Amino acid sequence: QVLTDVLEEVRRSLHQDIDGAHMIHSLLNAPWLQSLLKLVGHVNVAIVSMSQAVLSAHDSVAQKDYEPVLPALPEELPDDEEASRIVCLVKNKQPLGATIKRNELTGEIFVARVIHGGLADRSGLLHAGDRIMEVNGFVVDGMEPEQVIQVVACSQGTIMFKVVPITERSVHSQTMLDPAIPCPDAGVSFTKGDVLEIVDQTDALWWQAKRLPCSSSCAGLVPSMALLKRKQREFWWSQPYQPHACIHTCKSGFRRSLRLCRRRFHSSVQPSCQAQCLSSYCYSALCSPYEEVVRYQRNPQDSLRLVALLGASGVGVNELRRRLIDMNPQLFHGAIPHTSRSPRDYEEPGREYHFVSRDVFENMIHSNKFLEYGEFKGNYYGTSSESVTEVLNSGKICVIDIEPSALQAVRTPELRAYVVYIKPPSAEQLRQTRHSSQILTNYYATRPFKEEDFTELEDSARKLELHFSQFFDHVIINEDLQESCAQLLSAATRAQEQPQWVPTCWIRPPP
Ligand SMILES: Nc1ncnc2c1ncn2[C@@H]1O[C@H](COP(=O)(O)OP(=O)(O)OP(=O)(O)O)[C@@H](O)[C@H]1O
Repeated sequence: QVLTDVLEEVRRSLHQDIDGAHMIHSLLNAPWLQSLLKLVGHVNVAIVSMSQAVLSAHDSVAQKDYEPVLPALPEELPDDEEASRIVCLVKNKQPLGATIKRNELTGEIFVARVIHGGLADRSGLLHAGDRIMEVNGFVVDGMEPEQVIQVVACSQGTIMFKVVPITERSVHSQTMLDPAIPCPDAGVSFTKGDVLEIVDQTDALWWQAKRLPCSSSCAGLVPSMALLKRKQREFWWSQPYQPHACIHTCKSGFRRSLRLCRRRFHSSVQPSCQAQCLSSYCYSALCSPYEEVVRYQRNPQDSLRLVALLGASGVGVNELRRRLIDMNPQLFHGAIPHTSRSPRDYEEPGREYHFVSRDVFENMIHSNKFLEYGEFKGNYYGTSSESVTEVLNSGKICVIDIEPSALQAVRTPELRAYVVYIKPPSAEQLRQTRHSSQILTNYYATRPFKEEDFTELEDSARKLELHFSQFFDHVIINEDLQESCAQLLSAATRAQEQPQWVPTCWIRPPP
């Protein structure tokens, strides 16, 4: 009687063109529902679809007085009969939002996980660990999980599951040992530097996450930290042993001005071979495949953030830094480096350099005072973190150029570096814009760019991006100098004024 009345109400909704009425009408007329209602016993029926039609049907029907007429429960239920539940989901063109697996020992098909925000999750009716007995009337016993998925994928409108609900819902119930993605369709594609909102970490190998910014309420699968570390280890061990990997890196290097020790007033120095070794740096960077981040808005009373420029040698890092400081010396300043060499006639201590003895410099090295340091023609040169803080404490934005090896040293709670990557423009634009520019050579002289300079620059830029793009807060394509300078100015000020993603440990130091 209830069904007849509901059907009648929905039929009337059809004429009023109420959204979803057609769907509800066909749903209620479905043969499986008719046969199901005959079976109503120790079975729960859940219909998941909120539409105006069903609501209005509900409202009208609810006003009538019904006595539920349920068939009497059988006198004796067989002992081995497990309490099953019928779950009906209305697909609405969305995927199910759950992955299905087979227990290799028992052969049972079960829900491996429920995707956060997906159809199954929102229904609240399917849970990880629920054993699936039937899908749309097909007994799944003996079927491959792929075949079950096929049945689900092919079903139009409504999917009916007969499940044995999991009794003890443990957080480990979803844990699989198979590192292959359980459902490729549910994977979230992301790349280094993307921000993911992790919404579920119960599975040891596959977390659920949304890539930000995200408009969908539905999460997807991403490899867990443990799985990524495992893959990294496997990759690491699969690489041929390279005892002299750092020699190669030092030769090619990234920045000519660093290889040359320092240039004009502000440049940094050649980092030591050990510090510059890309492979050793990569290893430490790779130790943590994910970095926990928070949105950080600098308080006006907090010190200013360091702006660290990174780019392949010759791309224009020094040029941009110099122009930025020259344009606005009240706001921007470079850090004064230290050196162990004696001052020249025109140099004043603390203006071009902080002049210190070799012993003092070595002491500073051992006390980890330098962001970068190196030796050139028997003299040490280095940029200390203190000289950066000095500028920041004076109320100016400190702008320095760094090698990748200094990334870790500047990404600290004290300096909170905002890393700007200076990227070369397209091959054609690079050659066109630099046709009358001078490059600084390894012999500290300048000459016009040659083709080999361009190819080396492009190669270095590719390597930098490949290994370190996750640390770039902002990227400037240095095509037109003036335009790049304007972009740098706005990025450097934005870093101080607008909220940015920063490592959580900068804000909340680990306990
Ligand atoms: N957008 C540009 N258009 C034309 N010339 C440019 C542009 N950017 C930089 N240059 C010129 O390219 C040359 C190299 O730039 P710069 O010295 O800043 O390189 P760098 O990245 O600091 O590398 P290095 O550390 O090896 O000196 C300079 O002569 C500079 O004026």
